[in-house]
Amino acid sequence: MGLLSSGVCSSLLPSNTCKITHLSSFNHKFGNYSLGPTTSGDCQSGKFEAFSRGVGKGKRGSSLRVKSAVDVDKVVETNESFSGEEGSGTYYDAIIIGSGIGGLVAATQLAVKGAKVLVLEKYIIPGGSSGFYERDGYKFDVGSSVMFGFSDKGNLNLITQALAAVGCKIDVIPDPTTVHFHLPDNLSVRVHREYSDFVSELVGKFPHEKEGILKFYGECWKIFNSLNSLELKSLEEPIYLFGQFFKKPIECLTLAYYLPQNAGDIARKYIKDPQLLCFIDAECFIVSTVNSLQTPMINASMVLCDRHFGGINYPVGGVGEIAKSLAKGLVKKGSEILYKANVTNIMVDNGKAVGVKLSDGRKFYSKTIISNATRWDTFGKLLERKHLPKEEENFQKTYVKAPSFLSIHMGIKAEILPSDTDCHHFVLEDDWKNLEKPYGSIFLSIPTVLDSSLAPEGRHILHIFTTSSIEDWEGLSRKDYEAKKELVADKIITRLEKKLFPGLKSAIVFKEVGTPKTHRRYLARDSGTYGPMPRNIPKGLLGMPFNTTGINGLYCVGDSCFPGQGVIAVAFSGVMCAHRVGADLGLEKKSPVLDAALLQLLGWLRTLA
Ligand SMILES: NC(=O)c1ccc[n+]([C@@H]2O[C@H](COP(=O)([O-])OP(=O)(O)OC[C@H]3O[C@@H](n4cnc5c(N)ncnc54)[C@H](O)[C@@H]3O)[C@@H](O)[C@H]2O)c1
Ligand SMILES: CC(C)=CCC/C(C)=C/C=C/C(C)=C/C=C/C(C)=C/C=C/C=C(C)/C=C/C=C(C)/C=C/C=C(\C)CCC=C(C)C
Repeated sequence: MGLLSSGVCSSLLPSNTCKITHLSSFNHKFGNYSLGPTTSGDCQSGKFEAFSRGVGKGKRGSSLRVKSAVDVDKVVETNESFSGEEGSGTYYDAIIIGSGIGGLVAATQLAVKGAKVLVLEKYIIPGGSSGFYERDGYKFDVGSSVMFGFSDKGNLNLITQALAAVGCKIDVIPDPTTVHFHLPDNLSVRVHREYSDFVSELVGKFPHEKEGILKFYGECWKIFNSLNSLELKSLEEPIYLFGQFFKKPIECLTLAYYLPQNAGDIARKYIKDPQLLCFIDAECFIVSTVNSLQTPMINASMVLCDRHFGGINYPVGGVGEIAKSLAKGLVKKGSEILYKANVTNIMVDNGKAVGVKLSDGRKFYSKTIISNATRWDTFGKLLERKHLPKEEENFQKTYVKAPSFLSIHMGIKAEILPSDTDCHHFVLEDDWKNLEKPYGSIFLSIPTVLDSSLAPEGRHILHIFTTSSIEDWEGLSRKDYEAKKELVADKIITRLEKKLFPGLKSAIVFKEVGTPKTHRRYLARDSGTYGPMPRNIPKGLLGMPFNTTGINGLYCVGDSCFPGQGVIAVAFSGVMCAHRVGADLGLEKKSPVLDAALLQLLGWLRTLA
């Protein structure tokens, strides 16, 4: 049995420092294996927890389980001396509505710059879509378990960097296969961590398209390498932006060239085989919920390459550890986070956002307000209609709410899974036309393949999700709603049983079904939406708004900002937002004249989208 240092800002550990370690020496296939002692021991406690696994055989041997690093109850109590309410005399530099990864990255980055920040979160723990919940000994990720940006190299490992900024590191487990596609006509493709292995597998399926495959993915690499060479900050801050153009002109011009382009058009320049083009659609769909013709080329390049460059790395203890660490790091930097704090109004005075009001009547004031709620929630619910800026009207013309998801969280007997099962699967059985239809394709994550500590011994977690719209679930009586959940979930599980795991139903020991209404309720997202998606064919990323809004002092962060959906994407939006807000607060360099010119130029460019 090997040893792995555990604990994300663990309450078990005496030190306040947290850590990320790459568990490099592991055998990714099933069966028992050992993890060697980790080397990055900067969680200075020196306390280690034993960790080993026997996933395929459902064994854990004599290992101890990696402990959930911080208990939820402790997170709720963030700061004993909290006193930021109206009348307390506390006036913040920034109030952040929501503690999704976008909000937390913005908050921590600002706190590091010296700002006094208050995060207000409606729910009882941080993380939003990247949160977790525990039931019957299982620790479920609320959303996706595919983590980009968690490597130890390059400039795009934004999750690693965000944690490091507040002195945190988390142990991660490299995922050898980003996703295993199970597609019509029995097309099965594994996206291996090694780029050359992935390309060989794809070329093996489409030998006549070898050149097209190399050219398309090669163009993605050109963009990725440009992105990866830049220092990433706010594209709305001219001193930084012009500085980057000066330092890296070719890379910036490359990005400017691809900014208005979509992946599907570029794929079609090189690839003719209709089935391969459908595969590229599926590649894009899993990260953008739309086909390749609607997926911005920069976003596609980011995910299609980072999975090989930095790789997909799963945080030990589950995705929820990221938000918990960021929240702890924030408090360590002297800022505050308050849970069960439901913001109902953004207060605007003389055209400037000045504070927020909670559902229990409390009021908080601040120099700037940053909303991590979606733009539909921010401008549709938190502000009076009269405050809807023209820019937001335009945004709502260009983008619509993507559907939500039906999610099934299950605990199953481990022996039902073949020993070489991958962690992530995407299933579309018969007809490519169903790719984007509700319930058409199925996403499946089995995070216990990587971290067996998330489930009781001898069990696996299956997180199954498929697109579904809120309209499908409204107007039902409680009884009909429950019955429909069972029926729809049963159909999805039957499909997986047929396609992937015979006998699956008989192996289920725990099952909980969430609908778009669940997402709306717990994530406070209008219609439970997954994020914005283009109404028509977009001009790449050109129409996506950044962080400033038409209301002075109000900023947005998260997936309804550039560059869109995705944990790493919202982390970038958090970095950009903190930089822009930092400049406006006088914590970063700023040029008011250049600001006005750039913001006007960017606003005009968006009207072309
Ligand atoms: N929807 C999913 O199933 C899912 C799953 C995994 C990852 N993701 C990714 O996460 C991204 C979203 O991240 P994000 O940072 O933009 O946002 P988020 O939706 O994850 O977090 C927003 C947070 O704000 C809080 N909030 C909203 N309104 C509030 C209010 N009025 N008062 C107080 N708190 C409020 C919510 O409770 C939530 O914690 C998505 O784009 C997606 O790619 C989504
Ligand atoms: C301004 C102007 C005009 C110009 C300028 C030019 C320049 C310089 C530019 C620049 C740019 C930049 C920097 C950009 C950046 C970008 C980025 C970073 C991006 C990113 C992106 C990302 C993304 C999109 C991601 C996503 C992801 C996702 C969504 C994921 C998901 C997942 C899932 C769902 C899972 C699946 C599962 C299974 C299969 C199971």
